[in-house]
Amino acid sequence: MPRIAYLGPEGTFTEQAVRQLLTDVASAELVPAESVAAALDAVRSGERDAACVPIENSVEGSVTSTMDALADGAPLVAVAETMLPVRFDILVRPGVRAEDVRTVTSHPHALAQVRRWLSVHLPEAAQSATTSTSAAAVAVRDGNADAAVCAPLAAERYGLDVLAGQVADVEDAVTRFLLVRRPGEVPAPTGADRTTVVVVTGDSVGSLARVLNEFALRGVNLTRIESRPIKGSFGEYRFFLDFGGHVGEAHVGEALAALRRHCQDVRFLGSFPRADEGGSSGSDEAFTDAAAWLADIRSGGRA
Ligand SMILES: O=C(O)C(=O)Cc1ccccc1
Repeated sequence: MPRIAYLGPEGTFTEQAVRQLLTDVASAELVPAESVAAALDAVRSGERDAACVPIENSVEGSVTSTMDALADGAPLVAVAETMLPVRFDILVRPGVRAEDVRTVTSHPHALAQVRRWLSVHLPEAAQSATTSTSAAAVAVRDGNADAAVCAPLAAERYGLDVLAGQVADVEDAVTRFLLVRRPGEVPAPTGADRTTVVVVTGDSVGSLARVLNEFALRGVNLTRIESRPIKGSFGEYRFFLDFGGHVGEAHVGEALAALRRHCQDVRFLGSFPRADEGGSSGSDEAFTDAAAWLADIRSGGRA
C-alpha cells in the first residue's frame, strides 16, 4: 500500500487535497507530516512513496516554504496537481464566545485570507502563526490559543465549535496542491498538461529575457513565474517557471534543452495533467514534422 505524506496534523486543506487527488484513497495510507519540508524529506529518504503539499494560492501567492524545499535537496518531481476552493472555519473550544477570544492562530496563508474578517469580528485578538491550519486547531484544543482559522475537516476531528463558518475575504479563493514523488516515470502527456522547472540564469545582461524568449519562440505559454532568493548568496535568485505543455512534447523538450544550454542550473520539477482549464501551449506537430524533415536530410533523403 503506497504511503503518502501530507502537511498535517490531520484535517488540513492538504489532507482534503490528497483525498481529492487519489482515485482510490482506500488503497493508500495517508500519513501526516509536521511540515512541508518533513513531508518532502520523507519521500527523499524512501520512508514515504509520495507527498502532497500546497504550492500556491490565488490570494496570497506562492507557498514559499514549499518552493524552497522543492528547489533544494535531492530532486523530486510532481506527478499530479489539484485545486481546492478555500473557505475557513473559525474554531473555538465548546462554549467560548467571540468576546472571550484573546488570541487567534493559524497558518500564515489562512490568517492572511481572513484578515478583513478578523479585523471586524475579532479586532482585539492577538494573532500568531502555526505550521498548518490543523496545528492551530490542536493549539486551541490544548488551551494554547482561543480561536483557530481552519479547514472544514478540522472542527469534528478536534471536537471544536464553529464560531463562524465559510469565512473568506475573497470569494472564489483557490489553493493549488502538488503530489510529488522521487524521479521515475513521467505521467503520459494528456494534451492539457503543465510543466514546472526551476532555473538559475546566472548574473548577465538579458539572461532572464533569453530564457523567456526560448518559450516565446516555441509558443509555450508561461502560467507562473516566481523568483526566490538563493539562500546564502545575497542578490542571487532562482526562477520557478510553470508553463503549458509536457516534457514529452517536441517543442517543450526543445525549449528545455535550450534552457539547459543557457542557464547555470535547470531542475525539472515535473510534467502532469493540469487541474485548471488551460490546455497545452504551442503546436507540437510543426516541431515533430521539422525534426523528421531534418533527420531525413541528415540520412541523405530527398527532404
Ligand atoms: O494548513 C493547511 O491546512 C494547509 O493545507 C496549508 C494551507 C493553508 C491555508 C490555505 C490553504 C492551504
